[in-house]
Amino acid sequence: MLNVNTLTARYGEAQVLQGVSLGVDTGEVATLVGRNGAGKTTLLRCLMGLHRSMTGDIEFDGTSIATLPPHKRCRLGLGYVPDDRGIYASLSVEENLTLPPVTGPNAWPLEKVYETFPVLAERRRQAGTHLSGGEQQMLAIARVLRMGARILLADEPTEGLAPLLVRQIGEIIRTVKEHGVTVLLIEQNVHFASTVADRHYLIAQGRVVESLDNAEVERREHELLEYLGI
Ligand SMILES: Nc1ncnc2c1ncn2[C@@H]1O[C@H](COP(=O)(O)OP(=O)(O)OP(=O)(O)O)[C@@H](O)[C@H]1O
Repeated sequence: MLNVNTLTARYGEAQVLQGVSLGVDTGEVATLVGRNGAGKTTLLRCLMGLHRSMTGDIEFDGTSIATLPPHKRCRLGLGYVPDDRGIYASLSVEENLTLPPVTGPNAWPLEKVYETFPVLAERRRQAGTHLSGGEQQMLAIARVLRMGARILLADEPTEGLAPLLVRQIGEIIRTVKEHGVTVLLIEQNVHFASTVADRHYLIAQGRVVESLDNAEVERREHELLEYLGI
């Protein structure tokens, strides 16, 4: 579904992605694992068209999207949840869900969003910022599904969350996958990653240094934690 070929990216003189190549198949959950500063956020921003200083190719469903602006990538079915979640503080849950435009035929009707995430239905009139961190993440993910995302690009959805809420995020990701949505997420918690994803790309200094399956992540958990400095 998504293929990235020798992608490089820079901020001014500093080249932070050094030729990243990776693939994510339809219906799969993949993670980007790596130390702070390895280039994971920049990679997701390049995929979404939000960081334009890049070279290399990005194919989505076999078509190159590398030169398309973000709104056209949205229309094709890419959905991005940034690390700050992007919840509008003064708007209700429902307004947060319905404000962005529906961009494609895969858009979830509001009823499907509420059926899949009943907490959002219960809280539909509350301000988005009155939700817990886990619920805000749920709202941010639900919003891109409502817009029509077929692949969810999520920047560390568990960051800063207590263990109970991390488990909730795991349930949300499994639910998203059950609905046939493909997921690429940044995740530092390798144990958690191995419980929600099918494969993992280890990123270091702007490169994919290894591609790992769950069995390998479990077997090498201590080594990976040490490597990540966690
Ligand atoms: N706006 C920017 N201007 C200049 N350099 C930047 C900018 N944003 C990120 N960088 C640098 O690019 C490199 C990659 O950053 P990036 O945020 O993509 O890494 P990351 O793996 O997502 O790490 P983190 O988890 O800390 O966000 C880092 O060295 C960072 O300092």
